[in-house]
Amino acid sequence: MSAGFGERVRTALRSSGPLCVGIDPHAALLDAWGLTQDAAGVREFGLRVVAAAADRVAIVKPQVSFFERFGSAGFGALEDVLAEARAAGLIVIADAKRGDIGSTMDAYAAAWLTPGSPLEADALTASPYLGVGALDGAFALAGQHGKGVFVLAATSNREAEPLQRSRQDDRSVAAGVLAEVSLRNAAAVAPGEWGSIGVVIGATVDWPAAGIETFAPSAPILAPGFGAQGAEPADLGDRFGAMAASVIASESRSILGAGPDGIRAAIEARVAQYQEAARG
Ligand SMILES: O=c1ccn([C@@H]2O[C@H](COP(=O)(O)O)[C@@H](O)[C@H]2O)c(=O)[nH]1
Repeated sequence: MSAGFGERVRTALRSSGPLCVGIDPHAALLDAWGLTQDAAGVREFGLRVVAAAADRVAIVKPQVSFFERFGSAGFGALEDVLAEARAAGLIVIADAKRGDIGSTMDAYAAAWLTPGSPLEADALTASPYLGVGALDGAFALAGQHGKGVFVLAATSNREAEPLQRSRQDDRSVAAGVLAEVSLRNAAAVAPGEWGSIGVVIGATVDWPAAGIETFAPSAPILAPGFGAQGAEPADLGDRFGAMAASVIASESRSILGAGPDGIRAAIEARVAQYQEAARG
């Protein structure tokens, strides 16, 4: 039987390091890259980022919203980018932040996590605001197909703090999400293996303030917040401590801002900085 998503990510992090290149075709970046503000523009942008990322990193994270703004043509462009990235051997995390009641969530999961689906990715980001249990169908589908789900727990944006740090049953909401995810992973994999339900913890997050200082997952942590939002490769050890080896360090604007001619060098430089940081 092939390895589950969690174990695939673990292998990828060991061999290629933590950097995940975000594919975020912001309007300003399309202009800077000399591309058009339409579906053809985001398609070309995405394909160029995939070409630059392939063989330099193991994981990419397309931000769905920037494709969605061009409607069905934008989704068509995203389909091409997802297919190209997966064909290049990259692990593709679709950052769509889906979340709904169980049956509706199942349909979102089917769209992103079913082999052969037009929008097939390797993993999907999901919001637990309707309850972690509402995501159970998505977890089950992901497990069935060797895919993953990343559940938002402590996100990188400041606006999330009042909600995610609020307390119930003597723990923060973020800690509750992490605990529910950990229970499900522990039930799904053998001891020592990484589960396929990852979590999102921003690299900007103060763990004690978020009430998550005792969290020790056996699953990948998707960590946006490196680069443009302020965290640096050298901060990885301090911010994630014993969990540093579980971190997928996501960066978008800090790399994409190098432009089409500079992106390869920017990725290589950043990969080297993460290697340097890991050596201490
Ligand atoms: O907590 C979160 C969850 C997701 N994101 C997304 O990651 C990228 C960050 O882009 P940068 O340019 O590297 O800041 C973007 O797609 C966000 O929607 C996040 O920032 N924080």
